[in-house]
Amino acid sequence: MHRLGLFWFQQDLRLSDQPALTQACAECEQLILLYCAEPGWFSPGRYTSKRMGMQRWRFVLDSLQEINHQLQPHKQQLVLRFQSPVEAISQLISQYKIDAIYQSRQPGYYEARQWQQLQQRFPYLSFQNPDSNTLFTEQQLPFALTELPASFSQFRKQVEQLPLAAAIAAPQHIPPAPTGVQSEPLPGYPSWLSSLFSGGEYSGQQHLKRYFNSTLPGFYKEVRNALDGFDNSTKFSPWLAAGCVSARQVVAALHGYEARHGRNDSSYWIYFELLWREYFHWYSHRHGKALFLRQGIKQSAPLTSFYPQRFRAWCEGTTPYPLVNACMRQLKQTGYLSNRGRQLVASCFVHELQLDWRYGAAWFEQQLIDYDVAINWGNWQYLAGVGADPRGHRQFNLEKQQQQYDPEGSYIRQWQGDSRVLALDSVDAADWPVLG
Ligand SMILES: Cc1cc2nc3c(=O)[nH]c(=O)nc-3n(C[C@H](O)[C@H](O)[C@H](O)COP(=O)(O)OP(=O)(O)OC[C@H]3O[C@@H](n4cnc5c(N)ncnc54)[C@H](O)[C@@H]3O)c2cc1C
Repeated sequence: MHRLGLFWFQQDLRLSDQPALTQACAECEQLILLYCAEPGWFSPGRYTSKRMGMQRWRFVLDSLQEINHQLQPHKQQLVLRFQSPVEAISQLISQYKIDAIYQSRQPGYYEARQWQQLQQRFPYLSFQNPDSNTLFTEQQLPFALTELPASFSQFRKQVEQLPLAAAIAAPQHIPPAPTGVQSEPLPGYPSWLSSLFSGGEYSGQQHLKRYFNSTLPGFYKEVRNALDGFDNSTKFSPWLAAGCVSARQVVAALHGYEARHGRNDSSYWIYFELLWREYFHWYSHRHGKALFLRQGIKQSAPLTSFYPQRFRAWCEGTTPYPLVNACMRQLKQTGYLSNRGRQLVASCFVHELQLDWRYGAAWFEQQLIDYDVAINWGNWQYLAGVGADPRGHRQFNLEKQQQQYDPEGSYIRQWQGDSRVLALDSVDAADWPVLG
C-alpha cells in the first residue's frame, strides 16, 4: 500500500474502464488527480499551427468539468495546472512526498518521453502505466512490437479474432487528496464557440447508447464515405480521442447491438475501422519519433517545397478546388471533417499543392476536435506515401470525387467552397507568416 499516489489524466478523460486509476485507488491511501495543460499548446509551434485549437480545448474543458462532477460524491477534485507535466509532477513529488505515479499509457512519442523523464528523475518511485487506450494490451498482441506488421491488412488478420478483455467499471472508492493541494480554476470558454459535440464521459456514453439503439449500425458501411451528414458515420471520434469513452466500451456496445439485431457487413465494418485506430496506436508506439519525420518510416523524403501562399489558401479554403475549399471551411468552422473529406484535402495538399505533409498534419492537429496523435500523423504519412501504405503514393482525382460524392454541388454550396477560388501562387512571400 502506498501512502500517497498521483494519477495523471491525459487523453483518457473518464473514470470507467481506467485500469490505471482503479489500480491507484486500490493501492493508495491518498491520491492526487492531476491534469496539466501545457502553455506551449496555445502558441504557434514548429509548423506555424498550435498544438491545441479552440474547438478541442472546449471539448477538453467540458470533459474536465464532468470529471469534477463525478468526483464530488468522493469528496475529491481534479488538480489543474497550466504547466509542463514534468515540472508540475516534480514539484508535487517534492512537496507532498508522493510514492507512486499512475497513467494510462499514451500513444504519443512526446508524452512517452515525459513519462521516461519522470522515471529517470525519480527512480525510487513506483510507476504504473497499463494499456487502456487500445483494444488490446501489448502482451496480448501475437507479435513483439518490433515485429508490428508493415501493413494494416496483415495486422488486422492477426488480431481481429483475439478475445477482448471486458471493460471495467469506475472505481467505487476514490481515496481522498492530501490537504492543501492547490488547483487553478477551470477556465470558461466564449459562448459563441458552439459545437455539435459536448465533451465528457456522460455525453460520450449517451451518444454511444443513442447510436447503438438506432438502426444506423445496420447500414454504416453503405453511407460511411459520404462527405457530410451527422448520421453517416458513428461520430465516436471526439470522445475516443479525448478518452471519454474507451475503444473496448465501443466494441462492447457494438457486440450488444449485434446480439440484439444480428451481425452484418456494416456492423462488422465499425469494428474494422476501430482496428485501423488500433493499428495506428501500435504504429506510433513502434515508430516513436519517426511519426513526425518528413521521410516517415521510409528511407527517403518526398520531394516537396514550401509555398506559404498555397498553404494559406489550403487552410482558409481559397484554393482552385471548390471541393477542397468546402472541406477546409467545414473543418475550420466545426472542428470536424468526414474521413472522405480528410483524405481529399490531404491528397490535394501533397499532390496538387506539393507541400510538406507535416504542415498539413499540424494544421489538422490545431483544428480537429478529435485530434489523436497516432491516427492523425499515421494517416498523413500514409497519404504522403511515407507510411504504412504498401501501394505508396495515393492521389485522389478531385474532379471524379466531386462527381461521385457531391454531384449536385450541394456540399460545396453549403460550405461556400466556390466563394473565393484563387489561382495557385497568385500572391507571394509577403503572406508569410501564416497564423491560425
Ligand atoms: C489525414 C487524416 C487525418 C485523420 N486524423 C484523425 C484524428 O486526428 N483523429 C481521429 O480520430 N481520426 C482521424 N482520422 C480518421 C477518420 O477520418 C476519423 O476517425 C473519422 O472521420 C471520425 O469520424 P467517425 O467517428 O464518425 O468515424 P467512423 O467512420 O464512424 O469510424 C469509427 C471509429 O473508427 C476509427 N477510425 C475511422 N477511420 C479511421 C482511420 N482512417 N484511421 C484510424 N482510425 C479510424 C475512429 O476511432 C472512429 O471514431 C484521420 C483521417 C485522415 C485521412
